[in-house]
Amino acid sequence: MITTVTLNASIDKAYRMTQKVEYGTVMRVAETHNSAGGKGLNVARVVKLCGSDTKAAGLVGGYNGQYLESLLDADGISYEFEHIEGETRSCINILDPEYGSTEYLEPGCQVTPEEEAAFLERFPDLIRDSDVVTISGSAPRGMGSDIYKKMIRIVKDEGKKVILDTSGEYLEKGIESMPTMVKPNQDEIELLFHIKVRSREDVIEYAKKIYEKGIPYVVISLGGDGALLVCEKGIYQGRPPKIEVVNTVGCGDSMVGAFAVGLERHMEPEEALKFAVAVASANALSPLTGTFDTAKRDEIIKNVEIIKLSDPERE
Ligand SMILES: Nc1ncnc2c1ncn2[C@@H]1O[C@H](COP(=O)(O)OP(=O)(O)OP(=O)(O)O)[C@@H](O)[C@H]1O
Ligand SMILES: O=P(O)(O)OC[C@@]1(O)O[C@H](CO)[C@@H](O)[C@@H]1O
Repeated sequence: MITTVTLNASIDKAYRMTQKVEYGTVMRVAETHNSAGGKGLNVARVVKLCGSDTKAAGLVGGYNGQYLESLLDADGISYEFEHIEGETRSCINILDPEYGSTEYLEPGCQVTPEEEAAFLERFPDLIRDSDVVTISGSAPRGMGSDIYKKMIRIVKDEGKKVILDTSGEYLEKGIESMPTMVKPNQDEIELLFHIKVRSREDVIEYAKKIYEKGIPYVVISLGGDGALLVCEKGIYQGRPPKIEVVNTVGCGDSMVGAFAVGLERHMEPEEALKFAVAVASANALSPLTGTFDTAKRDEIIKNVEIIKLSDPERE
């Protein structure tokens, strides 16, 4: 069982435009799609598509919160949310032929210290029957920047594996509790180390710095170039074949979902990397967020290249 945690859940609205977006004009949307969003809910859909049991946890509130639960019912995903006073946010992804995807992310409502404390108190029960827990995305306003650090400590005290996918201070503090895996992208590495990444060597160097802090699996997603994995067995790159991308929103979440399944099934690191790259690339072929066609994943996986870049013990 994989529990996915989303503190800053959202009603994700995907707008498909048939014409290029022109600022300062009226734009009519050709098609809309609403989904239960916030990174962890995309992870939950991907885990389910991979054939593993999943439960979504986190915070929801207001009419949007109720709507989000009904969307999860329609997706057949079970959930146990802490209900809060504030209204669950919306995030908009505009897909147009010129620019591809442009996202507008609301910050999320205000959470009170009492609501945060109630969630943390309930958290050990929420994860009791899980093998792997994923913690994804931003946190809504009012929550302490050490919230993920505290949650990771709880998951580890329960003897479970935990993947953290977040950015900024939440990532910096979360790393201090040494999650099983982190999955920053290049931008998140730059934010974490206050540097500008100039080459693939830089990415490897900073990934190793995170690994050396005691994180067993450090995955850096590289968009169309796939992902790097630093672990005890070495440093690997997983490279997808060239594909006709439709929508890359949720690719990182798809990668997290697939790695959670890999950890649950005790896959070897190279096998998990190959699987995760294929799932994430299949998500890029779908106009929807956090979903993919399993037949396309099975086609892509045949052409995912796994390259061993080095063996950390020898460096
Ligand atoms: N253009 C692409 N072609 C093929 N695969 C892609 C492409 N973009 C993303 N992917 C797949 O998705 C994975 C994650 O992508 P990316 O690095 O964009 O994640 P991210 O930045 O964390 O995403 P998110 O926008 O969800 O935060 C890649 O490792 C790759 O497998
Ligand atoms: O504000 P966060 O939590 O960092 O990101 C939210 C979000 O952009 O992430 C997902 C794509 O990864 C979308 O479902 C959602 O709208």
